[in-house]
Amino acid sequence: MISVGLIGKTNVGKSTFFAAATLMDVEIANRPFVTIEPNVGIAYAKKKCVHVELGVKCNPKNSLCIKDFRFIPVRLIDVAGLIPGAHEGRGLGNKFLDDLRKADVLIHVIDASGSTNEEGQPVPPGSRNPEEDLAFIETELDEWFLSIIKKDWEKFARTTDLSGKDMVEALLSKMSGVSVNRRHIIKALKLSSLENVKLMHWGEEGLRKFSHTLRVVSKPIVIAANKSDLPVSRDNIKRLQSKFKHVVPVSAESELALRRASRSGIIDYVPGEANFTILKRLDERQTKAMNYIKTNVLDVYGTTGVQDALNEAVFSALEMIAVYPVEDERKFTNRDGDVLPDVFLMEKGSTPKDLALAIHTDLGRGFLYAIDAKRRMRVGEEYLLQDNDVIKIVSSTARP
Ligand SMILES: Nc1nc2c(ncn2[C@@H]2O[C@H](COP(=O)(O)OP(=O)(O)OP(=O)(O)O)[C@@H](O)[C@H]2O)c(=O)[nH]1
Repeated sequence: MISVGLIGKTNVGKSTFFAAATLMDVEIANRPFVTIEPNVGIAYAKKKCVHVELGVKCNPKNSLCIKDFRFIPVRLIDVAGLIPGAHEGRGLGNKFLDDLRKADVLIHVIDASGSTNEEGQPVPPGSRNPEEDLAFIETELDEWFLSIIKKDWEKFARTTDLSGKDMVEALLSKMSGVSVNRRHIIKALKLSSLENVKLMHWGEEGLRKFSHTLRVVSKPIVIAANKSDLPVSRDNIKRLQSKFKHVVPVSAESELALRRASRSGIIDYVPGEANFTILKRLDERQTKAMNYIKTNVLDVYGTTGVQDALNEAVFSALEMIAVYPVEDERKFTNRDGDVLPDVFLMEKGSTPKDLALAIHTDLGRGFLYAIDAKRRMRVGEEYLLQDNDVIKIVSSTARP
């Protein structure tokens, strides 16, 4: 399962974002086993379900389908303690590093209204430039990556160069502490033009360049520009969007209110949608709250942004695609007759064999070929999976 790390300083609305993102009024019946720690919750990436395109009714098992949208579970980790100087042990020390290590992508919640200072204390709205909060996080992460790569570097570089070992393999095992994969290493080497330079010749500059690039490639950051409902946020958000990638206007408090109201049956609301329907007579306070959300958030930005931030992390920053494995390619079912039961998030560029391996190692090991159920066509190991593909795996090793 994809892990999304939630970072941000105190008082910007990180807890509100976490509460909103993990509150769904439908539970998955047989959710794949996940160890839930206090700071871990299940959130969802959302996309149109492929059942619409296929004209069938689905029977989701590992995900949810609400009003034609598939909600695909992701692990949301609340990474506490990322404050300036954290890499030197300030704050919670290294506990946050462990949480960060597990994250495939980060959502950085910032206060777009500029009403919290660098320590997270309230200041008059608009008096702080939220951009200042972006730089320190990047510095912290860069320093962390650099400290890992620098450890015993001289010896590592010499041994690897002289033994003729594969550079990618060696760097992969060296950086295993930050959970990077082979693709990240290859990309970072290329982007920092070091793929043909002996490790011994990298020098301080090369090390910095490589560890920074590796961090950017392996821990992409989505910026959740929170408190979008406050008018003072609007210009800040525009400026942030013109300067940085993956900036999503968010009102975590509005999303939390909508999900709570939906859970208690007051409104009908699908997370991430632009509208909600009032189901019951609202009291004065509720009417005021709903009007506020509509006028200050939905009418201005289209959505509250919580779901968009999760989607941006999964589908844009990580470039994941959704693939539906089935056992019967004609009926799109598993062996129990459930239609389109599961959906897997796969990296762009994955093959049917990668999908087989993601389902079960044995299935992958015995991979023979796959059938693209939509086109009713046999595809081989070289086929690149497409978003919304429905795939049957044919393997010599039966599933247990
Ligand atoms: N206007 C506005 N206020 C918000 C929004 N989201 C959160 N807040 C407020 O911001 C304050 C901080 O929210 P929290 O979620 O507790 O912030 P946090 O970053 O988790 O802070 P800590 O738990 O102290 O680390 C609270 O008063 C929230 O009500 C929002 O979308 N709009």
